[in-house]
Amino acid sequence: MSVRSLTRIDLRRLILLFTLLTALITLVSSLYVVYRVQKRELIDSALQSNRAYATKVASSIGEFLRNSHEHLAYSADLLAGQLQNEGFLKSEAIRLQGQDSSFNSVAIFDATGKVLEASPQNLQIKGRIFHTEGIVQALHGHQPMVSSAFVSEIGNLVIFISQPIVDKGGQYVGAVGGSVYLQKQSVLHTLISSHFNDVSVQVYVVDSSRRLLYHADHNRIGQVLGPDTAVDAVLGGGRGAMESVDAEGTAMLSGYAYVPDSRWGVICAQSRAATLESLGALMGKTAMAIFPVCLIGFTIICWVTQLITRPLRQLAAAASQLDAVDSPEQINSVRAWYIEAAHIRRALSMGVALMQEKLGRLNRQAQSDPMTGLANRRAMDEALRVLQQTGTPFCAMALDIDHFKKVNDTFGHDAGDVALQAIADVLKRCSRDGDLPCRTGGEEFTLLLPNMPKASAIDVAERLRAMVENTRIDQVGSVTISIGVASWIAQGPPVSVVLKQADELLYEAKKKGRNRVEA
Ligand SMILES: Nc1nc2c(ncn2[C@@H]2O[C@H](COP(=O)(O)OP(=O)(O)OP(=O)(O)O)[C@@H](O)[C@H]2O)c(=O)[nH]1
Repeated sequence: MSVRSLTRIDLRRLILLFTLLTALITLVSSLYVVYRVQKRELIDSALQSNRAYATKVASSIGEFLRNSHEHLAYSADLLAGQLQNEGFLKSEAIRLQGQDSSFNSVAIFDATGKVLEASPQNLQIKGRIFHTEGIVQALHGHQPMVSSAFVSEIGNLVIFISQPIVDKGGQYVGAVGGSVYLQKQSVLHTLISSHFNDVSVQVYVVDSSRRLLYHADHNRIGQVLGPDTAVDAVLGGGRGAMESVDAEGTAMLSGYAYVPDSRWGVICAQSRAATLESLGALMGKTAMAIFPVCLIGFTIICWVTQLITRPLRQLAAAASQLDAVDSPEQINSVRAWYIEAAHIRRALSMGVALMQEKLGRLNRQAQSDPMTGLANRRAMDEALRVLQQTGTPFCAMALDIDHFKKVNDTFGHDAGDVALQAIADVLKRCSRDGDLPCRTGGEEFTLLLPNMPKASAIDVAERLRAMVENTRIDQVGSVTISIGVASWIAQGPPVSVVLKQADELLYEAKKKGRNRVEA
């Protein structure tokens, strides 16, 4: 941008531009900060609530498993001496399954793995020996166990919770256990889904081999999960929350908790993008709420800018025409309500006064004779022009010092100057207000007498002549003057003719012996 184009920008626009720019930057950065804070808040609160939910579910599962083992242990104690008692086995199996509906089915095995009794009866597995992984794990472990997920003999994906039956001599004689269905309605589903109802949150449970034991999408139960950073974290033990990436590569906000009794992991996760979806709408609402405030702010900025720049604009306008006659009034009428503007106004006002005073002086100097202080020829011509224009009648006197050359030659040029000044003083003293005494040449003077009849002018001329004659002049003594008097009226010839007449009459006076008046 060139300096020329910059100087065309006025202060009001400049202040407005920079203030608005600053306000805009502040507004945008504030909105950005609000956005960042809200985003962090949303993420943190999602992580925290997912962590709390995962912890709750994990603790419920742990409690369920402990209760189940307690019930099975109690049953195993009862069954230890009764494995041959078919009636007892049957009633115990029914009791166990019906007791608190923890298990979808219950089975009692002997030491060889043969099913001695099962509930419900319609399973029809009594007398069979199972080779499924989960049952084999349970029977061979000889200790309280929670199996991995496996597909049961009758095709259900299940886990098997078992307790060994040990006789009084400490001999392993069998096992009692209950299965929990993973894909069908079971106590596990009830436990997990009873705490929470947020559809945007996925809850899933994995075992130590990353197999899904629970998922809202039942078709996925039993799948072994691929890389999922939340699963990695939960199977490491403990609990926490993190921004994770699931098996599909989706960024998630996950809370997780480990179930030590079964070495399972519970994960509650929600999509990061979906969580932050509400942020856009929130920011829109914030912007809409700020808009009226911005509008008010903008109006205030415009008003204040106008208020601040008005005195400066008015002073600048006055400064651009300092030669105007009303310039001082214009400057003084500016309401400079703050200190800088007041200083500028005062400086400008003083500047104008000084300039006008200087101009006046120059003007006066240009129109006056420096030695005598009388008007010079230029001033006289101007006065004659005005008299002619206004049609004012006047008399003109042409005066000349007699034998002035001799004065100079006898007393010196300086003494001659003193004589000239003395004549000028007499002329001033004899003039009324409105008369114009002029020095029109070396030792020549003219006196203009507006609105004076010729007779009166002749009287004045006589008085003047006599006063000069009687005036004592330092070094010189006295001098005499000769005078020619002519008059002008509006209907007469041009003023130049009158001056010429006065000169001719002066010449006449000189010729007739000097020290006299001719009219
Ligand atoms: N001291 C002084 N002398 C001036 C000035 N201007 C003109 N003179 C002198 O005025 C004298 C005019 O002389 P002249 O024109 O011969 O006339 P005069 O001697 O007055 O004779 P008359 O006019 O015929 O009576 C000259 O000697 C000029 O040098 C001035 O400013 N100061």
